[in-house]
Amino acid sequence: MRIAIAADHNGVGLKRRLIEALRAAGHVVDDRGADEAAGTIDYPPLCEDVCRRVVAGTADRGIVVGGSGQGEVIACNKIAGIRAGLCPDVWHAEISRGNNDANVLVLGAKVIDPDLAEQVVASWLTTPFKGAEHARRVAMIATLERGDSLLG
Ligand SMILES: O=C(CO)[C@H](O)[C@H](O)COP(=O)(O)O
Repeated sequence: MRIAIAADHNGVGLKRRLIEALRAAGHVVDDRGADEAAGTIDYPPLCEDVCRRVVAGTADRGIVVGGSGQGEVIACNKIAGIRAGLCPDVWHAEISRGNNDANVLVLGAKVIDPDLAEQVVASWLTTPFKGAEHARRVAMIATLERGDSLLG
């Protein structure tokens, strides 16, 4: 897969490790920053950068690494067409993909062990969307994204 990845100052170390693992697994990785030497950096533009690539189709999936990841998942989900999931463990990764058809994975470097983070990424990249009733719900979320109501 073509994967766009970014991290703020809290996530640069984990991002470096994930890039190595992703490339070793055969993925094409587009590192969108930040650089380790960049110092403290605001995460919303990094989120936008990754998400725009996913929406444009120049990346198949996106990964964003923050400290907790909470702000990152909020920022990513402001971009139309993005379904971002904050996944602290493999179970959340399976739900994020299987139920939500997520196209961006968010990780919190302060709250996840790096070995587990690699497992989460591997699971998230390989778990298929289950469709069926979940496709109906994802379509409902898209309705909300367009500003339309589900309430009749
Ligand atoms: O995870 C994050 C947002 O969800 C950021 O990494 C975090 O908020 C940055 O904060 P600070 O500048 O205090 O390190």
